[in-house]
Amino acid sequence: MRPLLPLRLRRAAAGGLPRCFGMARRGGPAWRLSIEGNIAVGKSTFVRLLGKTFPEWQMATEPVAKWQKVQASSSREQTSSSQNFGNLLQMVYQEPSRWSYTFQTYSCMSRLKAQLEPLSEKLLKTWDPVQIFERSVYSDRYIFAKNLFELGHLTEIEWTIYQDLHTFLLQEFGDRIALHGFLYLQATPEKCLERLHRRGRPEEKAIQLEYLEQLHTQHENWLVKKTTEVHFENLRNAPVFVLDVNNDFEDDPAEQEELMRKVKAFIKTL
Ligand SMILES: Nc1ncnc2c1ncn2[C@@H]1O[C@H](COP(=O)(O)OP(=O)(O)OP(=O)(O)O)[C@@H](O)[C@H]1O
Ligand SMILES: Nc1nc(=O)c2ncn([C@H]3C[C@H](O)[C@@H](CO)O3)c2[nH]1
Repeated sequence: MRPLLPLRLRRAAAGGLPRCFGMARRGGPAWRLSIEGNIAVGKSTFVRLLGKTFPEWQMATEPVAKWQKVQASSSREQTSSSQNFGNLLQMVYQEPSRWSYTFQTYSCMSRLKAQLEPLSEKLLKTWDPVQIFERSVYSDRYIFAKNLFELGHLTEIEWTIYQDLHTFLLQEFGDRIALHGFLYLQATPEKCLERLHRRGRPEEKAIQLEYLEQLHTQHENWLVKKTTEVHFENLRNAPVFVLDVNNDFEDDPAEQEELMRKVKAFIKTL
């Protein structure tokens, strides 16, 4: 693991003034935050709310549609009708032991690409730019892949190769994919199951409460209790802000305002 400068100094070295100097600035390195949380806890809904409240921020949503319709990369020569290789999300839920390694490799790659996206023109003109990611290369490993290994859906050799690849890629990309903090949307597994049923995504029909309980425990161990062994120094020190989203905020402007106020206050502490 390469030694990393503390985040504030890295931002300063990259050309932006760290917040501790108390000055807002245009362009420069953005604050980069990931929204984490259980399946159907409300991350996409929350990201939409952030987008409405802070239209100048840049949002990277989880590329679920890409997982539902895997296609060859567009950088290769394209025919007019891109070939669809199948619904990997459905495949991993139907046959987890067969498809977990494939899924985690693909999801990790898509998250890596998202975290490498350059700042948009709009963000470059913004004072104190903020980039929001829906999940991250870290939840890929420390929530999903870890859980699938513990369930026996990833074999020892698959888990070893996945971790080796993950560590290698993250070290190679270094600061380009670094995050400054995490917003953990927390709700009970029962609440998530209720929302999952209400949303009715066909691939998720067979998900049981037990799976959401396992993922809840993985989130708590990584982000709250900090008992999950992580392999990146900057991740160990990254601030985590926990937001209780058990309440229905979708139709409650006062609750929405309070949540947005808390996010802003958290960013001020970074
Ligand atoms: N605070 C909330 N109160 C009530 N319903 C909510 C709340 N947040 C989200 N929902 C509803 O719950 C369902 C799941 O929300 P959403 O799709 O945002 O979850 P998600 O965390 O992004 O899911 P995934 O983990 O699959 O990406 C949606 O039907 C949404 O309308
Ligand atoms: N196996 C597995 N690994 C992941 O890294 C991962 N990330 C998300 N998901 C599932 C949860 C929702 O059903 C759906 C949308 O979040 O995709 C994952 N499944």
